[in-house]
Amino acid sequence: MNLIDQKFAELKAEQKTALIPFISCGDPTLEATIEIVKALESAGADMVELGVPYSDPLADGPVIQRASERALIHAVTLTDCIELGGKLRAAGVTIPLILFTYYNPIFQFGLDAFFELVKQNDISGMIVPDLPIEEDQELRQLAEKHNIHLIPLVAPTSNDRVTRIAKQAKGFVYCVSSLGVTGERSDFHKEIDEFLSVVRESSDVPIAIGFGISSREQVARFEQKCDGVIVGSAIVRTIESNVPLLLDADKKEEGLRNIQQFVSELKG
Ligand SMILES: O=P(O)(O)OC[C@@H](O)[C@@H](O)c1c[nH]c2ccccc12
Repeated sequence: MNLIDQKFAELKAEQKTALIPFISCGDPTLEATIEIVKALESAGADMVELGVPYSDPLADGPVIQRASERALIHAVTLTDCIELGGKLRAAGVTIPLILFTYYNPIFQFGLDAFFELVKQNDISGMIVPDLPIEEDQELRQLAEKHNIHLIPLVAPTSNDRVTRIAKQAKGFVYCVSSLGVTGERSDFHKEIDEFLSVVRESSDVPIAIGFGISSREQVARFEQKCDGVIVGSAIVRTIESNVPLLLDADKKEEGLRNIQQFVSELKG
């Protein structure tokens, strides 16, 4: 069984909702990312999205873009990010790992070699935000063959494609709460609740919501309606403000505690 399915089944039995942080790998260093994921897990994160830093992102807002820039100073590669999976396991992290990457790095890497490495490093799912359903056949088939969940995104503007996307989804359906780029917001798409109901009806897998969620109140609002809540920019911004501490051997623990505390608050 895939770890993502197992985690959602456990949470369902306890009537709980997954908290799913997104972070950028290598922000501020790959070593720090290992410590950060351990802190996220201790704070109650149920799975984690490992973002591959990319110089030409599509929907990343300014906070995630700056995180990518910090990582790319050290020339973090797709291979580094995938191998982080194995390193996280060696460090005792047990939550499901989801790789978040644009398609071009995968394509450059070569699909077969990519899945080999993903499999070796115990990654359970992937999100490829710029690959539309019309073009994801090859990746989807390989993912299925390797039992790695290809998690699709749907937006309130996906309209008649929602049903098709949701039906094919593996792991969970990532529902985008609002249009535009990632980043904290005070309100969401005006028909978000109707949209979530439509996705829920069309899908056999859990549904999670992300984009713009940054506070305990917002997490709680969506816990009622969704099986998972994704928080990226708000956590990445907390990492950003702790970069000086994280890079100082004597203050690193304090930085990690600050991140852990913020995520504990989100979790409630
Ligand atoms: O940062 P936010 O607003 O909390 O949204 C989640 C998000 O960061 C993450 O899932 C993500 C990062 N880059 C993306 C590009 C497209 C879709 C989603 C994403």
